Amino acid sequence: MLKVGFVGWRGMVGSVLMQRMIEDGDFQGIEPIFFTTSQVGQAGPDVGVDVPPLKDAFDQDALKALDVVVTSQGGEYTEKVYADLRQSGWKGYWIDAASTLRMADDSTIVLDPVNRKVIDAQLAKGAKTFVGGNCTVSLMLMGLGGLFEADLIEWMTSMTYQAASGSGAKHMRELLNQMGSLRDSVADELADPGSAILDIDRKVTAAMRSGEFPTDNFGAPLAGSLLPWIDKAMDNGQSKEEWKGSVETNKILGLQDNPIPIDGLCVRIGAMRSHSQAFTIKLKKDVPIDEIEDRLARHNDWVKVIGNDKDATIDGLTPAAATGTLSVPVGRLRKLAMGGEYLSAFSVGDQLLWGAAEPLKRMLKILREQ
Ligand SMILES: NC(=O)C1=CN([C@@H]2O[C@H](COP(=O)(O)OP(=O)(O)OC[C@H]3O[C@@H](n4cnc5c(N)ncnc54)[C@H](OP(=O)(O)O)[C@@H]3O)[C@@H](O)[C@H]2O)C=CC1
Ligand SMILES: N[C@@H](CC(=O)OP(=O)(O)O)C(=O)O
Repeated sequence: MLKVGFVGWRGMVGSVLMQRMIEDGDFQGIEPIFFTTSQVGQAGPDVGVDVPPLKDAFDQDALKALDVVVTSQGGEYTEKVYADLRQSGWKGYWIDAASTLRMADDSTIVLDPVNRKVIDAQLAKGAKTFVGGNCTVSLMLMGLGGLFEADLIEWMTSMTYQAASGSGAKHMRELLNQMGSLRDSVADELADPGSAILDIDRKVTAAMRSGEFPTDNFGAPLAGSLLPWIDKAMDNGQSKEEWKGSVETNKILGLQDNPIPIDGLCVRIGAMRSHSQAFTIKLKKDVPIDEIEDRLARHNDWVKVIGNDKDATIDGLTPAAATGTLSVPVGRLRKLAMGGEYLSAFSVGDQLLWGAAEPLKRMLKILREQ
């Protein structure tokens, strides 16, 4: 039986991973061992099988006894533990949600509905380190996989609308507090149907700009506003989130030697946990829309093509519709005014499911099936 250590299981990504593994009976047939950086010796979670008390996530000997480590503890943890563990001669599998190891030569970015062949080839070569992709990248590939698979994309842009959860649990709470503050600042006016909307707007804007507005985590108002920068700056003017769009996509697809140009702007908006993206795609040839829809729909079991009409779009192509589901709706499919080779598309997806936990869960399953 595979001995599988879980680190980061009680965090936001880890909790979603636990929930999905319990739902699918994934704890049966493995020996799960739970680790912590702060609660050593306490009882482990109830996952339907007996588990020992929590072990110290920094205990190299305990880690060395494992066949597989699954971590969603974050990049800082990976940096502290991974290199020493490998240097000690440990040959187990490391499955990680953090970005730290993604671009390392000996690691594989996992998104098996899109790159199962790459994963299998890496396993056959003896690869031991498997990392989940950036959430916007994974969701983009789940949505547009049919076009990549048919090698139809010459270049593309992705303009993102990313949810608060991508920054972590505290940010989700802060977004809600910001929303509450805005509403509270005009409670009396809202109760009076005769009050002037421009007065309401003035008061809301003043509340948003006041020193009391809760911005400790985002550093600026998000509710009622947006933030067109995510993550650190790169030297070329891109944000790191924008940089990942190209390098990770091409690595996932195994196209590092002949990469598809992908670029865009990444923007944080006031959604809770589903990321959206608007794409402009330059196709290699003028492919009819019905063929495009067919290729997209057939690529994997989770993509859902939404007809390009208003009712279907506002019903099915929103964070409110996608959150908490594994569906990746893709819609607004139409040729742009620039010509038949220019396609627009819009996708939405839960960034904690396909964007974080699901690829790790499935990678563990692939290892078990070997
Ligand atoms: N958020 C996201 O969208 C994505 C995150 N990731 C990666 O996953 C990593 C973890 O992210 P995320 O899950 O958001 O991080 P969290 O902050 O939710 O959890 C990380 C760790 O914090 C500790 N912790 C301390 N207090 C609490 C508490 N009250 N409740 C739960 N955990 C607590 C836990 O470790 P302990 O038990 O040891 O104390 C937990 O494992 C990120 O750093 C990133 O590398 C990857 C893709 C997307
Ligand atoms: N950066 C993403 C979330 C995330 O954790 O990404 P990564 O796994 O690439 O660090 C966001 O803010 O929405």
